[in-house]
Amino acid sequence: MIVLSGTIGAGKTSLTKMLADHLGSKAFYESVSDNPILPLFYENPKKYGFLLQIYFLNKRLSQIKTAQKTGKNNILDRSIYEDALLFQLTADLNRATQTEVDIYKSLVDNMMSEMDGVADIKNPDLLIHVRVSFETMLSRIKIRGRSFEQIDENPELFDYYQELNRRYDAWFDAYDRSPKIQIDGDRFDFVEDELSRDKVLDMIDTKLAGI
Ligand SMILES: Nc1ncnc2c1ncn2[C@@H]1O[C@H](COP(=O)(O)OP(=O)(O)OP(=O)(O)O)[C@@H](O)[C@H]1O
Repeated sequence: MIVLSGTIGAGKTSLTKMLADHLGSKAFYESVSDNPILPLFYENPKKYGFLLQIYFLNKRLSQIKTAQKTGKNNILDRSIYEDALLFQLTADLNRATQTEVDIYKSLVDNMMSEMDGVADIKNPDLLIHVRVSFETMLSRIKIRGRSFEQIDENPELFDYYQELNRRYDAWFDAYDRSPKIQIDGDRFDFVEDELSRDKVLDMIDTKLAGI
């Protein structure tokens, strides 16, 4: 199993599709349009932050199980381990309590840990992190136009987005659950530019061959 990581609008969903086509494996997407909690969370993070994390945790765990059961190189468009980064930031901005975050983190650890003697099946074989600058992040969010993500409609989001993007570097450096690779999403525009796409797929192929 391969999982993508990266900030909002980094291009995880697009790369997931490209890679699944390239490897002939199945793609598993985070549902955004049919997520009933996400718009509520953006409107009132204090009230819906914890519920949103439980919603994602449940969805992602189901996807991990199906992905692992149905093929080798199946791909998830977001790693389960990033959710704690987003939730911690929500708490640091006083939109959730540290107690909620601590309980959530201990629940994830408990759910993801395997029992003694059982092979480690929930962790990916490879994590691919798409790193983009804050400017790229903002322009992608704007172009994509999901109303609840727009800064014009909710100016508080500027600080949330800026800090989220900043924290990703340390998150990626500390990530140690599997082999990992970082793609420079500013340099390689794999959605618009075919050469960049081939280069990125090549980098991933090489990394996979070495695992
Ligand atoms: N754990 C979380 N806590 C809060 N919001 C989250 C969490 N996970 C995802 N989201 C929100 O869900 C939406 C979709 O997230 P995600 O970044 O995975 O996809 P995306 O924005 O389509 O990115 P990409 O362009 O890289 O595919 C975003 O609004 C994001 O903020």
